[in-house]
Amino acid sequence: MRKPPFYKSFLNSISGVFWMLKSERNFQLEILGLILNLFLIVFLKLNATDTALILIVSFAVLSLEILNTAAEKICDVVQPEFDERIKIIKDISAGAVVLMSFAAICTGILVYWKYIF
Ligand SMILES: Nc1ncnc2c1ncn2[C@@H]1O[C@H](COP(=O)(O)OP(=O)(O)OP(=O)(O)O)[C@@H](O)[C@H]1O
Repeated sequence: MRKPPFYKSFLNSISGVFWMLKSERNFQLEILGLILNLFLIVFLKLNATDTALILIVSFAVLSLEILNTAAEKICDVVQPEFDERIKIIKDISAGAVVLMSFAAICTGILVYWKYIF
């Protein structure tokens, strides 16, 4: 198959993000979290380093959510019936999102703490 031009690959990836926004509730909630963080970054006048930290952890959660959904979709194609191996794959994939979300919450507390108190 011929490789699509760069702009086409880019448009495909953007349409993937829009699909997540339209279809996945967890992703919608995480986007709300990002919007709240953007508001706090401006309102509390975070410095460049703290802003970068908050943006990195927020986008890391969103990116892992996308990879988790991709793993779930592959599993559903490969094995639509109940399968103990699929359960493990889906559970560990979801575990990655939970771990990064925990790291993001800890980072948020550590960063915002000094601006609020
Ligand atoms: N084919 C299957 N075989 C075994 N267990 C499954 C299967 N499909 C789903 N599960 C179990 O149900 C859970 C939820 O899977 P589902 O595909 O519904 O994802 P989801 O509700 O979109 O989850 P998430 O909130 O992580 O995105 C999995 O973590 C797994 O434990």
